[in-house]
Amino acid sequence: MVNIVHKFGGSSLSSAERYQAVANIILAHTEAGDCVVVSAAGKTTNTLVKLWQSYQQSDQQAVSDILLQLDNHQRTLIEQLLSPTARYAALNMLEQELALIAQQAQQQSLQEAALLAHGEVWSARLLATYLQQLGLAANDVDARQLFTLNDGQLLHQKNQQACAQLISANSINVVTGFIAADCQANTVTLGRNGSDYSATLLGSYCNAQQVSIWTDTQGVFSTDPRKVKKAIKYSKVCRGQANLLARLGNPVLHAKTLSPLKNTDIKLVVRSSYETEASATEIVKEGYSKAKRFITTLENIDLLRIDQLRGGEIGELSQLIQHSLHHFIENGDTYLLVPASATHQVVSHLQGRANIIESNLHGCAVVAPSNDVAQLFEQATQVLTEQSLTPRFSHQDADYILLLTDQSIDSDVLTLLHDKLINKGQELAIIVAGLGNVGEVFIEQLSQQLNRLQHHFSVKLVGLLRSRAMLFSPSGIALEQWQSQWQNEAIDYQQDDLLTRISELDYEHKVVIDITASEAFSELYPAFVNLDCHLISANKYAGTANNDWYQSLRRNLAERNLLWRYNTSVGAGLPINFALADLQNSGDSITHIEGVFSGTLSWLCSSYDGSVPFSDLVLQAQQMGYTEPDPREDLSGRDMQRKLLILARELGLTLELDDIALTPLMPEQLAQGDWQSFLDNKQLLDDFIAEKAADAAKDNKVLRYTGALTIAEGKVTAKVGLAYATQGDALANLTPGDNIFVINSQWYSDNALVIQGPGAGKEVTAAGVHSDLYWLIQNLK
Ligand SMILES: Nc1ncnc2c1ncn2[C@@H]1O[C@H](COP(=O)(O)OP(=O)(O)O)[C@@H](O)[C@H]1O
Ligand SMILES: N[C@@H](CC(=O)OP(=O)(O)O)C(=O)O
Repeated sequence: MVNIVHKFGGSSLSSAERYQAVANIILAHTEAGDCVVVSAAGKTTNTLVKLWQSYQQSDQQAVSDILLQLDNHQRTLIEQLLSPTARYAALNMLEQELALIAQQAQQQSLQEAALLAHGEVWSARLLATYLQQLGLAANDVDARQLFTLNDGQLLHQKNQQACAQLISANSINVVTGFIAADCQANTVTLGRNGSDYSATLLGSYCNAQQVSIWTDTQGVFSTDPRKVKKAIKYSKVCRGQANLLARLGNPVLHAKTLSPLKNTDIKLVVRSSYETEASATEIVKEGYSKAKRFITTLENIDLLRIDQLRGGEIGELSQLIQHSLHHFIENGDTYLLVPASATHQVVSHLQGRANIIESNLHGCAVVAPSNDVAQLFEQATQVLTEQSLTPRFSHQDADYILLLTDQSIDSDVLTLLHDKLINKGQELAIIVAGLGNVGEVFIEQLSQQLNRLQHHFSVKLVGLLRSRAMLFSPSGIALEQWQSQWQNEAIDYQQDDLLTRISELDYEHKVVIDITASEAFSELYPAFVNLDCHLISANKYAGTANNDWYQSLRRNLAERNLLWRYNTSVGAGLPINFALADLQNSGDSITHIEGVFSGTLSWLCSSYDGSVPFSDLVLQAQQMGYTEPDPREDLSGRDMQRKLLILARELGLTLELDDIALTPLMPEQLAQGDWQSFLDNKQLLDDFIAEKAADAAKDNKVLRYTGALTIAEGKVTAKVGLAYATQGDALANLTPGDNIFVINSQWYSDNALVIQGPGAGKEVTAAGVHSDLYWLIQNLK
């Protein structure tokens, strides 16, 4: 039984390495009986089209040059992929086929469709042989045996039977995309880009559960992600909008792709063969996802007005020119957008009923929810006019607009259009993990913040997580009643449940706000990034994880245009990360950061004057809830070590935690054993501190526990431990409990820049998380 039909386009088969990557995907994602539909490798079909054109122009020289080019390309792939025996047979076959093409060209008997079909035949044969070489049961299937058309109409019953007979249940079926046969067994093609259609056809004939279109982008975006960096990947797109985009010439899906799926439950996904871990776009039935906004560009098209267009004629024309066609009605007249290269064919086919209104135009179409269309029409026209691209022709339809211009829409203009048109009306889904003191205050503050944020974005809280239970409501949790909703609806969850819920969210943007102190939760960050979530962390673990993991997370975030804020992981709400980023962005270079980054240690050191034993202060702090449950966690200095590492990485340094020297604020013996043994030996701590304080006092200094990072002549030193602060200095004057950051830089060399204030506390920390959220939203706009 066919479970999944996979389709790999030319972009996924552009080199031997890509074939290998595709084989790995097949190894991981297919079972015996599944189908793999392939297109011609890279741009082979374009080359074959050029060959056909040269043949028609009787340009013998060009024909042989192109044949040589094809030979080289295929030969390289075969030589790089196949073992000597298989290689010999494959090269032999290729040689014979190319010789036949050359002979037919000479004898003037070349057939266009049969010529173009070679690209797909070569891909299927090579991939199947390569898979066999890897030990997989695989066979290549020529789709001309599967799909028959009569007068352009598919013979469904016959095709279904052919699929039942020829698709093997015991091996991987590598099927040629793009091609079919007519009743006389002549080759016909399904139109440029038509392998997507082959895949869904096969899926419907074989009753598959899913069709996966693997391509070179991660799914369907708001616009071409190669042209606009901030293009948004949509997790769900309705069939209607996908179809419209395809008809408007967008290459990500072929225009007929969706038709075989009508009245079926076959799932259709578009995903990346380059980044297999990345989340995909699912093309869902109408009503299963909200309508989105898209911009697609058009190049080199002519606008034709057609008199008396007959039913089915568009299908015939697109079959004739091998290209999708879009038509619309404006003021009662029917217009057709035709690739300029095919206008001649269309005009002659329509025998006097086609009038060329405008030629060689470019432009764009904006697909959008119908309520937005009128407003978008005005905005798009304005942007284009401001860019001196006043539309030559425009059309406003129920669910899209069309603007045709003289010059093409380059990346810069497309980015402008995208900024102005697409980034409005978007929604941000918030998932908050950690509902302790800070988490609860964050949610309380969120209801007030929401009004302010709504001016920029529609923001919804959709998920709340504790370590074992979660409340998930894709349409939004009512902030005023979250606690009662939690009581009634929170459910136990495993990691996979959480990831599935996030993957199903139908929002343009998602952010996971981690207010936990859990290392295990931070380990999920790469999975969140694969699901296109932005991150906000108060949690310090990800920022201080080993450098390889950390750098790979950063890379993945950057590749997906995702943002990560973690200001509250150091100094709670104090704007230390902002300040460091700002200084560096303005050209300054930081030479030294020193300070107290722990509210607990700040309170202990600043409160100590020798009148009360230090251990009493520790117990007092514990009772007031200032310390970790076991205060030795604070006294160990590890928390400050982590914070200093986060600051160091903020400066672009690639330190590891162990590169920061650490001396705890207690004698070594006290770190061992349970809490009772600490209490039994607390005198050791008191003696240790008293001795250090006396030592400091000799020079009129006081005890502080500090972190310090120095960059001098390219050398970095970092340490956390006891320091003696000179009376009157900022560090010595610290209000108990406050954090302080003393920053020296090129510009702040003699007189340091000092940031000081409460470095802990639920209100300020929650407010700091809000500041990160606000920053995120500003940057998404
Ligand atoms: N909205 C969009 N979303 C995704 N890709 C798009 C979009 N608009 C244009 N593209 C382009 O479509 C290309 C994928 O189509 P195509 O090259 O035909 O793939 P394949 O060879 O896999 O069939 C991408 O490389 C991308 O540049
Ligand atoms: N090879 C054909 C069919 C196709 O679908 O290709 P791709 O999957 O690379 O868009 C073409 O280039 O039109």
